[in-house]
Amino acid sequence: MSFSTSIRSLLTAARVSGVPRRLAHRDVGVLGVPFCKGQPRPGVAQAPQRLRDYGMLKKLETMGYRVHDYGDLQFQEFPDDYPAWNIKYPRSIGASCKKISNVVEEVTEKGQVALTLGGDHSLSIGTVHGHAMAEPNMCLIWVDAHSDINTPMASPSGNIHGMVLSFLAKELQKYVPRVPGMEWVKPCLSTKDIAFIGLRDLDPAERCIIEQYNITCYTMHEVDRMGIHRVLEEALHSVNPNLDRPIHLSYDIDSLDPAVSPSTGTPVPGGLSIREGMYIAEEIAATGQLTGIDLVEVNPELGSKQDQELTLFTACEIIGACFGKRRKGNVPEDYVIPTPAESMEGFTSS
Ligand SMILES: NC(=[NH2+])NCCC[C@H](N)C(=O)O
Ligand SMILES: [Mn+2]
Ligand SMILES: [Mn+2]
Repeated sequence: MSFSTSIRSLLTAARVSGVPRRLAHRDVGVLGVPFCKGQPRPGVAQAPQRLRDYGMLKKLETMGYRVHDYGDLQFQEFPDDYPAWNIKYPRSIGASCKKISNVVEEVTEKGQVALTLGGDHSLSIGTVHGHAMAEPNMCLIWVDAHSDINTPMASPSGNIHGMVLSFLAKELQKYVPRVPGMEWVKPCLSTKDIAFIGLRDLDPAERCIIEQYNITCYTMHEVDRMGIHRVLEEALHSVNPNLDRPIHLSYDIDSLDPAVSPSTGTPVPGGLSIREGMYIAEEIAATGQLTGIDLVEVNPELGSKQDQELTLFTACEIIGACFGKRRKGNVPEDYVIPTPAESMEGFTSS
């Protein structure tokens, strides 16, 4: 049996057994992170509230989840947060991510699926860390136009949202200096636990790290060559061959093509279609192992009103799919096809 057949039958088994194991709890813990210091463009901090106003959490409730909204994270101010090497705002981001890590760890331990709404991608230092503290066997699927694995010394921008994985990956610590604010971070992942999907804008150090450490990576080139179906099968097989590991899905909205998610700080042409983006979410949801989700880099202040609406719409569709909404339709557990007799009850015919 080829691995592709075996993954297929595992996925089918997960589906047939009905509600995914974790999602069976039907409890979602939501954390808003109105955070923008990991990159230069203001506006991304408005996303958590805008996503709520757009109805994202209502949508999950309608789908049958109990949504526990922990509100927006409050940050400590660091007035003298000058750069360390070229790293911008290390103390602010470090302290915030420490808080985020603690919240996500707690939420995960309660058996809730942790849904973190960013904010820029630097917050994933906290979410992935917290998730790994609660679930040490976790693996990570990073859907993004960027690999966000620059080391502080190699980063061309100094923006922490492009360095997230260098702080978390054990094998990369020899390239990472002591950064003020980040002392608490325990590198909690192996490069073997990471799978990238959707990449198309990599800096030299990032490409070099991916090759040297043989990180599972499906760029848009592979999506074009293999199709999204095989990309998902292989990506899941490489980090989670028996589908028995908890999955953290870090979803950067800029993975999608700017045609469907224009309002984001670092858009890159040639991205995932909304269909590919939904397919990724549907397949990962179907494993029943999705226990932590980040939705990051929505910037509802960029572009026209129409661009902003479209980006919020796309984000809500992706999150719906992450929580089991399927394009082929869903049937509630106790659903019965209504018969005329029952539907007419209470009505009198004229
Ligand atoms: N999460 C993101 N949108 N990251 C963009 C990173 C861009 C670039 N690679 C950098 O290091 O600055
Ligand atoms: Mn990113
Ligand atoms: Mn990105």
